[in-house]
Amino acid sequence: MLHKLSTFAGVSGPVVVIIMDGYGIASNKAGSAIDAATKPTLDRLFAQFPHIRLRAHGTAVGMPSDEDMGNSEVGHNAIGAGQVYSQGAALVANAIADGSIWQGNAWQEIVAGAKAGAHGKPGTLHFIGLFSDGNVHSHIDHLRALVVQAKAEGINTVRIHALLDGRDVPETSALDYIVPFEAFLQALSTDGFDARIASGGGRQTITMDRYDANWPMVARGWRTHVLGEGPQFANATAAVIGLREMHPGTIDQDLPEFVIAEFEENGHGKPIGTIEDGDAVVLFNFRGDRALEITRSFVDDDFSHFDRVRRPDVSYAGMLQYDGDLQLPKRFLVSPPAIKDTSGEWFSKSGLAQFACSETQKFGHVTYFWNGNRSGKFEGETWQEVPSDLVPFEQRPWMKAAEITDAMIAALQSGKYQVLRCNYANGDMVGHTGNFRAATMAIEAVDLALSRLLPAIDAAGGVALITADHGNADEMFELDKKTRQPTQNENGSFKAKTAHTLNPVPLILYDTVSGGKLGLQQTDSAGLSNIAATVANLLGLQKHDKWDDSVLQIK
Ligand SMILES: O=C(O)[C@@H](CO)OP(=O)(O)O
Ligand SMILES: [Mn+2]
Ligand SMILES: [Mn+2]
Repeated sequence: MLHKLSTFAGVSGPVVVIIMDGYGIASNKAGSAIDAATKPTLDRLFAQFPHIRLRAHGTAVGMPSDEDMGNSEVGHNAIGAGQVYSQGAALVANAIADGSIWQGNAWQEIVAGAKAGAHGKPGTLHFIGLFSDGNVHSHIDHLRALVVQAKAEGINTVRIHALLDGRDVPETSALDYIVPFEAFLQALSTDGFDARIASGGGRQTITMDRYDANWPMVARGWRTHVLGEGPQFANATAAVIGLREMHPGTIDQDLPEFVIAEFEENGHGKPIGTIEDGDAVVLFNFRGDRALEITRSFVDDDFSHFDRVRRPDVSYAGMLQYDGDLQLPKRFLVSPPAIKDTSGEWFSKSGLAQFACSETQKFGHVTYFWNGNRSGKFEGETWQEVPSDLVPFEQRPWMKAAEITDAMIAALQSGKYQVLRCNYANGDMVGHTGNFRAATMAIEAVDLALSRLLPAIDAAGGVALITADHGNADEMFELDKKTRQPTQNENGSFKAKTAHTLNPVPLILYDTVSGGKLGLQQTDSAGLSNIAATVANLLGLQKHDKWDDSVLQIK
C-alpha cells in the first residue's frame, strides 16, 4: 500500500543530490550522445532503481511558455527552492507589456543620465547583451522595445554591443538576428535619432564569462565595447560575414570581437560607439551568472581584475539585479524574482550541515542559483569549488568529474554532512560544443564518476537522488520539428545542435538502505520543484509549506 510519509523517520545516513547537468531523456535516440554512450552504471541505475521523469522546461520552471527550453538558472532555482517562480524572462516580458519598466526610477535615471551627458554634450545610451531570442540570458524583443522607448524618450544616440549567441539558438544563426535588426535600426533612425550596432563578438570569446573562470574574456569585451579596440567593419552584418571568412568553421559563440567604424578616405576607421563619460549603459541580459563580471567592470571603484585603461563615468543599469546579497548592480530595470524559503535555508534552520560541490563552470549553480541567486552561505553550509580547465571542453570532455567525485567522497567519509549536492558539468558544457563524440565521452565520464561515488554513499548508509537541471547531450543534432528526425546540411551531414532541449530529465532514487521500501511517484506535473520536498522527506523532515510536494513513496 502507498501512503504519505509524514511519519517517515528518514534514512539514517546522508541524502545526496547529484545533478548531471544537461542530461535529458531523448525523444529520439538518433542524435542522443547519452544513448550512444557506454554507461554501465547509469544503465544499472535505470534497470534496478526507482526512477521517474521530471519536467524541466517551460512553465514548470517559471519560463514564459512551454516553448522555452530549460536552463541552469531556472533549473537550479527550482531544485534548490522547491518552488516555481516567474523567472527573469517572464518578469521582463511582463514589465515591457504593461509598461511598468518605463515608469521605474531606474529607466528614468538612465534616460536622464544619457540626456544630461557630460561636458555640455548629451550622452549616448548603450545596450550590451546577448543578441538572440534564446530567452536563457536575454531576448532580442526586449532590446527592440528598449530602443523604441529610447527614441520616444528623446534620446538622440543609441549604440548596441551585440554578443553573438549560437549556444541557445542554432550555432551559426547570428545573421538571422543581425540582418533584420540592422534594418529595423536604420528604419527607426529618423528625425535626428541614430541607433546602430557598435561592437560585438562571440559570447564565449568576450564579456560573458561567469564565476571568475576567465576574466581575460571580460577584459577583451571591455576593450571592444568601451575602448573600441578590435578588427573594424562598416556594420555588424559585414562583421559577421568577414569574421566567418577569416575564421572558417568557427561557430557564432566562438567568433572573435568586432568594432563598427566610420572610415575616412585614407582608410582610417573611427569606432562609432566607444563608451564615454556622461553615457548611460544598460546590460539587457536578465540572467545573472554571466552578467556579474562585466557589471563589476563598470560599477566597482576598487577593481583589480584587469586594467580598465579608462573607466567612463556612466549611469549603469542591469535588466535585473543579478546578485541581491551583493546588490549588483544597484540600479536595475526590473525586480528579480524574490526567491525565498529555499531548501538551503530550511535545512540550515533545521540544524543540518550541508555540502555543495562543483567545478568552476557550475559552481555558482549549486551555490548561488541553488540558494535563490544569493551569493551568501547559510549557516552550516560548506562549499567546495574545483577549478575548471580553461580549454574548449570538447578537448577535455571528462572535465573535473573525477575531482568533484574525490571531493564528494571525502565529504561523505568525513561524516560531517547530512545533505550533500554536486553538479557534474560534462553533459551540458560538452553538449554546448556540438561535438557528438566528445559529448558521448562526457556522459561516460559522469558514469565513471557515479561508479565511484555510489559505493561511498553506501558506505555512509545514505541515499542519492540522481537528476538533471535540463537536457542538452540528449539532442546533439537539430531535429525536424514534425518528424523528430535529424536535419541535414547540404553535404548530407547532420546539423549540430549546441542548445539545451525541451526534454524531461530523470529522477533516480539510489537506495540500498530501505530494503526496497522506497519508491518514486510519477505524476503528470512532476518537475524539478518536487525535489526539495523529496529530500526533506528522505531526511524525515517536514517540508516548507511553500514547497511543491515530495514524490517519495513508501511501499
Ligand atoms: O552556458 C550558459 O550560459 C547556458 C546557456 O546559455 O547554459 P546553462 O544554463 O546550462 O548554464
Ligand atoms: Mn545546466
Ligand atoms: Mn548549458
